[in-house]
Amino acid sequence: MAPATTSLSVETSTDTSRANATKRVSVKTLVETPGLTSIPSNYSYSTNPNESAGSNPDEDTFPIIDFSLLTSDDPHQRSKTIQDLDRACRDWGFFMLVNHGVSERLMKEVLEGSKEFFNLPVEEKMEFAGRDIWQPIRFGTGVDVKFEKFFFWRDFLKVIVHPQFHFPNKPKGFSEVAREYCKSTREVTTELLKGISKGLGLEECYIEKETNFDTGFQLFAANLYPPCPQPELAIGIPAHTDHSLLTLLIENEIGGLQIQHNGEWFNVNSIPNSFVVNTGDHLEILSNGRYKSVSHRAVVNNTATRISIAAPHGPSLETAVGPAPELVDGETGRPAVYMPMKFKDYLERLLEGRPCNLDHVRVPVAE
Ligand SMILES: O=C(O)CCC(=O)C(=O)O
Ligand SMILES: [Fe+2]
Repeated sequence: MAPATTSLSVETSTDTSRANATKRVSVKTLVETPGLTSIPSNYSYSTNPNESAGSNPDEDTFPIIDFSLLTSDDPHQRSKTIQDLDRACRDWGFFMLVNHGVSERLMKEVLEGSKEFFNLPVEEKMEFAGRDIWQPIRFGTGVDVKFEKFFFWRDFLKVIVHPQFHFPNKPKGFSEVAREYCKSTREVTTELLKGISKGLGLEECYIEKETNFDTGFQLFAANLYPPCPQPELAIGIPAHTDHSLLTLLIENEIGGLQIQHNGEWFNVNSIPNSFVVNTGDHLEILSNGRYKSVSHRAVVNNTATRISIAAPHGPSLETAVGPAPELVDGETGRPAVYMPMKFKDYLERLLEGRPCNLDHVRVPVAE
């Protein structure tokens, strides 16, 4: 088993790890060290080289949703796609989205812009360094140094892009591309949420209304995974679930995402120009556990730099989302599995030094 992430902070670690932590600016800087053939011990996430292995699924195993059919004028096509969407969220918590209408050019430009951002001189990126999750623009490495025991093989840029759009003003032109991209993923997500509402037997705008999605919290999270000399021992991002409703992910076709399904890890090889979509904690809450927030992780390789961009779309920060009453039946069926909690408070638990997950809102089951 990989060591669990604990709340041991870097500040309270040993002198050696403190020294390493202060030296640690980014994984990119580390891999630029001449002659690096092994990873520093605090990046060694696993002692078991098979830990990050995943199965390669059969070609037709993963659910594929054709967005153009979801928005089709043909009611038959639309209702069939809504059923497929419901099944994908229920069985996998994950699907590939094709024919979504976001241009290939825009997807390429936003990946290119992210690459150029990570290629900026380290002093320029450090201008955005910070640990506060509410900092609108944040560059960093690992997951969050405050709570990590082991360092993760990734650098990140996390930006709050909705309800207010923030963005770094460099590299030139990146902000404009990102603005267009974030608007597009929001439009696609809005349509998906309509389809998901219908699939759950709710009125089409139920999720949008209940989550106050028009003022929803949206992030632009770019991840950089440089080549790693010992990829089987390190991890890009360990197993986690996303907090939001839906996350739309793109990558530069290198591969590294794994998702958990029936207790097994599967490698996800995304279809070019598609979105990889996964359900987050707040869809699990809203659907009263009918959909599961799927556990996933990012593994690394020793040959190519991988870049992924995750776009998590969440409820409004001031909104407490609970299970839809239509999906709760206390007497004969499924009682409420989760209690409502304001999305802001849910995320704030990260700041308190505790990993934030569904356990905080689970209704205790009487013995
Ligand atoms: O890079 C990936 O494939 C996964 C990224 C991810 O899970 C995240 O940013 O939450
Ligand atoms: Fe994630």
